[in-house]
Amino acid sequence: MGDMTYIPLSEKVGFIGGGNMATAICEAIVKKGLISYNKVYVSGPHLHNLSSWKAKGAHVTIENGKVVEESDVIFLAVKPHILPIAIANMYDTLSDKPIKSKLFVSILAGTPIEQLENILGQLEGSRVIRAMPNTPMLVGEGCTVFSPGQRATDSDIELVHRILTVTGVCKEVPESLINPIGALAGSGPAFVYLVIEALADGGVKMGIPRAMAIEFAAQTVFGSAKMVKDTGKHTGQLKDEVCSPGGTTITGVHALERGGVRAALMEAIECATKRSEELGQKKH
Ligand SMILES: NC(=O)C1=CN([C@@H]2O[C@H](COP(=O)(O)OP(=O)(O)OC[C@H]3O[C@@H](n4cnc5c(N)ncnc54)[C@H](OP(=O)(O)O)[C@@H]3O)[C@@H](O)[C@H]2O)C=CC1
Ligand SMILES: O=C(O)[C@@H]1CCC=N1
Repeated sequence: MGDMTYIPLSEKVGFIGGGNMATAICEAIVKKGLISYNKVYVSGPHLHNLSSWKAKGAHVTIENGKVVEESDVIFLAVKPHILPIAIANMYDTLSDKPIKSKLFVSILAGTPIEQLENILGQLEGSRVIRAMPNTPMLVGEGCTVFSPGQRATDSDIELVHRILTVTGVCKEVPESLINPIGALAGSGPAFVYLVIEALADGGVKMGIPRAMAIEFAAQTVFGSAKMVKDTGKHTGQLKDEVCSPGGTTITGVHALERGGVRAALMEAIECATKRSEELGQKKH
């Protein structure tokens, strides 16, 4: 992807909720030249929390309906338990004038397409696509999946793919995979930051200065990920290539196995997936 820029969208893009993930999506697509902030509409309950959007030139409002009226594609980017409140505000603040049909892209963890289609059904012609992004898109290395709802058209799918593909890897998947991939890739960055931090802590314990330990832990994770992606070799083979017989690495690997690191990471994905399912069933 590099520094490539893309043909700008003719569509205006809205965000209901202007928090961490909405900011990451918007920054990512602005950086790639897909849109400029003056074609972005964003809403939230506290205008002062939208000041960074305003400073960049986006249109900000406390009325979710206004974002819907002004935008062609609207990202739903509130926390899952806030959705009913946000949608009630949307219906309350829509003006009486007829609006053309809209495409909604939900990034909410857990919330199924069927629930989204029901809740948005009062808005005639509304179409839904459910997506699961992750924050590394801020640096052009995102990982997003999406599933179209029943009423989404081919051109909706094309548009969402066009938007999300500039932010990193983007694939269409069956909805049944969204929760597991949300756990692996959506939550995954937090798991990896924790691993990087722990590696650095180990380095600091052994006398490496903190800044250097963080830099080297991050670069080691980055380089190892690139080896997996670029060589196509099995991860077990790559591991074996680092482990000299009777050497340092296998001694460290033994310590990790003793600590149950594989089981812990597998369990993290299982638990996060189950939590998504709970969020979808409104067990907040
Ligand atoms: N963060 C991540 O890495 C990822 C998050 N997601 C999903 O993205 C969604 C947002 O998460 P995230 O950005 O982290 O959360 P944030 O808390 O950072 O953002 C949520 C935003 O919603 C706003 N908000 C609250 N109430 C309303 C309302 N009634 N109407 C409109 N906006 C409202 C909040 O405004 P205020 O602060 O002023 O109350 C806040 O800016 C979640 O559903 C999450 O599951 C998906 C993938 C990854
Ligand atoms: O923690 C969460 O619920 C959200 C979804 C994926 C990443 N953050």
